[in-house]
Amino acid sequence: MTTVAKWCKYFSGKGTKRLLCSASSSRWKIQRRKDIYAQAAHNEGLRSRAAYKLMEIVEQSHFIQQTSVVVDLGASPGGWSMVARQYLELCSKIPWKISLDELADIPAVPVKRSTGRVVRRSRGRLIAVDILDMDPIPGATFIQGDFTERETQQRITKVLYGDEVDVVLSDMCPNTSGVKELDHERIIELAFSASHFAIQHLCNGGTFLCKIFQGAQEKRLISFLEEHFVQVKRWRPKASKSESSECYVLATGFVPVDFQKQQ
Ligand SMILES: C[S@@+](CC[C@H](N)C(=O)[O-])C[C@H]1O[C@@H](n2cnc3c(N)ncnc32)[C@H](O)[C@@H]1O
Repeated sequence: MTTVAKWCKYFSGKGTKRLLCSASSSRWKIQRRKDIYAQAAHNEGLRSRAAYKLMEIVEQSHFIQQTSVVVDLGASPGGWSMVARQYLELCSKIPWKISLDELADIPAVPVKRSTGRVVRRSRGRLIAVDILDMDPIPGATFIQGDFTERETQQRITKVLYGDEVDVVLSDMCPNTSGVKELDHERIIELAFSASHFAIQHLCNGGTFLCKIFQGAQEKRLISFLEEHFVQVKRWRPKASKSESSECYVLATGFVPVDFQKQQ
C-alpha cells in the first residue's frame, strides 16, 4: 500500500484539495478523522480513498501489466487512474485531452480481435472517462462526458485507434438518493452499460471490474457476465465503508463471442 501511495503522491494534483475542501460541516470532519482510509489518502497525497480499493484488488489479482490498455470509467477525481498508472508503462507525450475537432479527424476504427499469438505493443495506455472534469495524469488521455451516451462511447472508441482493451474498470456511481432500491437500480444500469462496452472492446482473456450496490439485480448482472467470462466473483474491499452496500464484481478471462462460436 505504502509503495503505491508514495509513487502516487508524485502525481497528485488539485483533485485532492478539492476532495478535502468540499466538506464544510464539522461533523463530516470528525467522521473523516475516524476514517483511516481518508486520513491515509490525505497523508499520502492520493486523490481519493477509493484508490485503496483498487490497490487491494489489483495486488491480489494482478490483472494490470506494464503494456495493458486500461479504460477507467467514472475516473474523477483520479484515485483509480493514479493506481492503474503505477502499474503501466505509459508514453509521456500522450495529450491529456483531445479536442472535438481533432477527434472528428480520427476515423472510427472497429476493434480487431487478435487471433493466435498476440503481438504486444511496447507501452500501455490509460483512458480515463468521467462526466466531471479531472486534473491531468501524465501519459493518460481523458474523455469528459456521460458514459451512457453513445457519443461519449464513440469518442472512447476513436481514441483507442482500433486497440483492444485489456482492462475495463468502472467505479461509476450515480448521485445517491438515499432510497436503497432506486440507487441499486441506477448503479446496475451503469454496470450493464459498462459491461456492454467491455464485451465490445476487451481482448481475449481481458478483465472487467465494476462497482455495484448489493440488491435484487445483482444476480442478473453476474449471470450476464458469466456468459462472457471464465470467472466472475464479488469483492468487498477493506476500504469500503461498513455502512455502504457497495461491492465490486471482478470478471476475468473474457471470451469474445466470435471465439465462443468457434468452440
Ligand atoms: C466514486 S466516484 C469515482 C472515484 C474514482 N474511481 C477515484 O478513484 O477517484 C464515481 C464517479 O462516477 C462518475 N459518474 C457517474 N455517472 C457517470 C456517467 N454516467 N458517466 C461518466 N461518469 C459518471 C461521477 O462523476 C464520479 O466522479
